[in-house]
Amino acid sequence: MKLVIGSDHGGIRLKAAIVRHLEELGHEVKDIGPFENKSVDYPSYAFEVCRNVTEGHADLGILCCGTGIGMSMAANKVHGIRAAVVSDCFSAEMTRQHNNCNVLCLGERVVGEGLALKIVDSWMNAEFEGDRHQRRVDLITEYESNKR
Ligand SMILES: O=C(CO)[C@H](O)[C@H](O)[C@H](O)COP(=O)(O)O
Repeated sequence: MKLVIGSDHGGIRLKAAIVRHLEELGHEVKDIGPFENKSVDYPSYAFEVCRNVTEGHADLGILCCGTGIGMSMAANKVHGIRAAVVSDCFSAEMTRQHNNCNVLCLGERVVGEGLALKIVDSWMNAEFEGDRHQRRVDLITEYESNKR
């Protein structure tokens, strides 16, 4: 699978661990930075990761910051993005199966590396179930389109 990943300074170590993990599993990962540990503003990285997903350069995106919250707020402003901040494996699975989440947001100050990698695996191994969930996702897309 092709993935794109970004962070701010609060998520940079978790980002590196996720990149290593995904590459070991054979996935193609585009890391958009940052690459040095100085304070940066998370929305810029969120928007670039989301652009890569909506333009089809990546199948899925991952964003890491201190809590995952700022990243998810910014990502969900991008047309076509369904981002979710997740701290457990069950929600990670559900957000793919029911919400067709295309950007996963994680908080390095919230979850340890071991759990974060399990969350990533749960999220990536789950598949959207469609059916009644498609109808609900379509309602979100329709609302988003009318606001344009
Ligand atoms: O946006 C966030 C919170 O919703 C992220 O956790 C940021 O990483 C955090 O706000 C950064 O905080 P810092 O004090 O500038 O390190």
